[in-house]
Amino acid sequence: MSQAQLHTFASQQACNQALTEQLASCLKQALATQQQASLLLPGGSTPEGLLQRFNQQDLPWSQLIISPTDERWVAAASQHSNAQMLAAALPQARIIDPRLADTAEAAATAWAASMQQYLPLAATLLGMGGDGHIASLFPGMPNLMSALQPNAAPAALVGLAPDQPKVRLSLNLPMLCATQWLGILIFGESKRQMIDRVLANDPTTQALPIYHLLWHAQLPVHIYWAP
Ligand SMILES: O=C1O[C@H](COP(=O)(O)O)[C@@H](O)[C@H](O)[C@H]1O
Repeated sequence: MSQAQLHTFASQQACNQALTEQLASCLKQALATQQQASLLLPGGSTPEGLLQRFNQQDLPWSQLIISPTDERWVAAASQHSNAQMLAAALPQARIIDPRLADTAEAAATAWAASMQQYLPLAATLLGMGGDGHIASLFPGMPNLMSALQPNAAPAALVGLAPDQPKVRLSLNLPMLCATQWLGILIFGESKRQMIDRVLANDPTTQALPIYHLLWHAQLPVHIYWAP
């Protein structure tokens, strides 16, 4: 049985506002008992409005550690970098850049080691591509099944996207799920249709990374959706 919970909104603005409040609440709750709180945020275009609102929150920014869920293997200042995008949108926050080494493999290892100190995360927010990928876990990529094993150790890996930039870094499903709150932000009708098919256990969706997230995560996935 999927534990996913669908939260639907009439507008992207209303969705972003509710999600901003939810993320801020998770962080404040974590900081009630610890010095630092950690958060994973998605890259891509969907979170743009959310990040603008989130940046306006009255939060103890110096105590927050924010990492992207995944990164593109591109030059440090590239406009395609998720870490760069988060750093530009959230200038008060400490953003982890996953590109911590000279090769993608070494960077994945170093990123995973760095993330271990922040577990459990206060919150994980994912995005989803139109092909059903989450983070940089793409349908059909060679190491996908090991990255989706729910009982594996939390880790990071080198992913392979169908489009440029092809080489990616991604956290695996157990690392994404090593969190006290798990959500995904999705806009638009075609992505909603895919979510509905996944939740209906449509056999044609069972190889998709989003299927594994919604059916195999060991905590509820909060789906925030607006047209
Ligand atoms: O490549 C990526 O795509 C997904 C979805 O992006 P969007 O532009 O459709 O919102 C994103 O969640 C992921 O972090 C990113 O690297």
